Amino acid sequence: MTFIEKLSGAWEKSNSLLCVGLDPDIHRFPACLRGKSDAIYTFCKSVVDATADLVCAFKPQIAYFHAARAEDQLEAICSYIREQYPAIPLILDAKRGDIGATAQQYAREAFERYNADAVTLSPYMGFDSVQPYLEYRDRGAIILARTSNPGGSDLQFLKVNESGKTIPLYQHVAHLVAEKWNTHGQCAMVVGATFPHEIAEVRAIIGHMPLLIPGIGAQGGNVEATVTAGKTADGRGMMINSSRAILYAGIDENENFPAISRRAAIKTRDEINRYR
Ligand SMILES: O=c1ccn([C@@H]2O[C@H](COP(=O)(O)O)[C@@H](O)[C@H]2O)c(=O)[nH]1
Repeated sequence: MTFIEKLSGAWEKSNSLLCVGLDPDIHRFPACLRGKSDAIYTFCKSVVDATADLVCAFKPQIAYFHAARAEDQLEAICSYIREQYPAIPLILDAKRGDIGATAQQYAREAFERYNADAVTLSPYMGFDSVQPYLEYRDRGAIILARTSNPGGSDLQFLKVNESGKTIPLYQHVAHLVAEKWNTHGQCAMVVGATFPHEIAEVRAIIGHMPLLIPGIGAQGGNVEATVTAGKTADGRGMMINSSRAILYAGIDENENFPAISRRAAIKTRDEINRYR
């Protein structure tokens, strides 16, 4: 089964467009986990188990694991998700981008070591930096178009010339991916919820290709505007990510934190569904 097939199945089964992001910051963990050698794994597993029926994807952010020297715990949570929730796409948020030979190693890391269904990629180094990921035909390549951070405008809004028309760079990336790079139908794109107008622009360029949309919750993106701008005709087409607003919703509640995260996930899923 391909990444896109798995994602379509997850949309159908869960009736949800919510992607829960796993950004485990040990400094924000509840007291009951502090000092435990497998705290990162235990924290993520608790949230995964508490929200698995509410999501269309999980998205571990590699930086939080690597910064804590916890690659083993990232491997463990990826294996756990693959084994316990095989129908839920696992997206490794790594934002890789490097020359082809190095990209081959990063692709092995994402798809063989962590066994992710899809990985996030920067388009900045061009097609040969993305191609090694596309060799894994059943896996997904999720390419940054218009990121959720304000500084994304520094480059992504630069004007470029395309077929005699002047358009922002992020739209050029969307054209490249939709018209040239997505030859085997395995690509998706990232657009931030903090920029709903740009979500609509990208949607108009890429047709039915899925969007990964971070930026609701802690970054303050508007859910109604996001869903309205990004949905496809069938009311799907998006993995709308929320990390900190769900992970740390119940942080003062100690052992009870998974239940509070679940409540936050239900609220977010329902708010998203209201506008589909
Ligand atoms: O444009 C982007 C691309 C990726 N991210 C990642 O998504 C989550 C957002 O976390 P929140 O706590 O919900 O703000 C995080 O892992 C980022 O690295 C993004 O925010 N924007």
